[in-house]
Amino acid sequence: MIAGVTGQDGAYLAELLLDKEYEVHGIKRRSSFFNTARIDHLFNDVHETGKPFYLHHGDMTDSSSLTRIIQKVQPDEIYNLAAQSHVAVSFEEPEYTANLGALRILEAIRILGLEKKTKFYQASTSELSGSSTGSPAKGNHAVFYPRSPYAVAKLYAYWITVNYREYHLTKRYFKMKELTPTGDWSLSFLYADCFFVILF
Ligand SMILES: Nc1nc2c(ncn2[C@@H]2O[C@H](COP(=O)(O)OP(=O)(O)O[C@H]3O[C@H](CO)[C@@H](O)[C@H](O)[C@@H]3O)[C@@H](O)[C@H]2O)c(=O)[nH]1
Repeated sequence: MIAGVTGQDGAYLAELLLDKEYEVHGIKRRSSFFNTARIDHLFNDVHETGKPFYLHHGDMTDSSSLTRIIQKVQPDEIYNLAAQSHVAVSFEEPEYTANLGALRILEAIRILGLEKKTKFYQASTSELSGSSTGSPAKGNHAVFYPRSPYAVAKLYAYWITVNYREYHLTKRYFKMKELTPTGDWSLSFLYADCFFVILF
């Protein structure tokens, strides 16, 4: 299952997982205009090749919709890439950007008793470092210094995932690692491979 499947990295990930013969379920927000340009070709594939790609209407601000979809799909893996990911916009819409989507998914997994079945991947960002000179990729939490509402939101998602892993769920079944991109977006199609490898 992919939250944020209509975004850049979510679409790449859907493609990768379908190539690996996964059944892929994406969560997308209801919109009165078309917002599936990045994944339309996957739907075409479904009709041509029968690849199992399904979309569900759900919003990261709506716990009940997330819980309902997760209960129905019973996913083996959930990748949370949903975010208001634009740093400048996050200063204009800080509350919307703060979205507690990661927490809502983690709560759904816990409430539905899926801790031992469902692996969870939380997409992170190099923005966690902010004005720090260090890098969280080296495993040093002390270098986190978010400098935008977007980075603060992602830092909350990071820590709530760490906390759920350590206090609610068993380490054996619940994995979390952060992927810190280099900032070279031309390589973004490779990120999906990293997400996949991280869960295994
Ligand atoms: N269903 C749902 N989707 C949402 C919501 N809020 C945002 N989204 C979706 O989340 C997706 C985010 O996609 P992008 O803005 O294109 O981000 P990205 O480039 O794919 O980056 C994502 O992954 C990076 C790591 O690889 C992250 O660094 C980045 O923050 C983001 O999570 C968009 O399709 C957006 O519509 C919500 O409440 N509900």
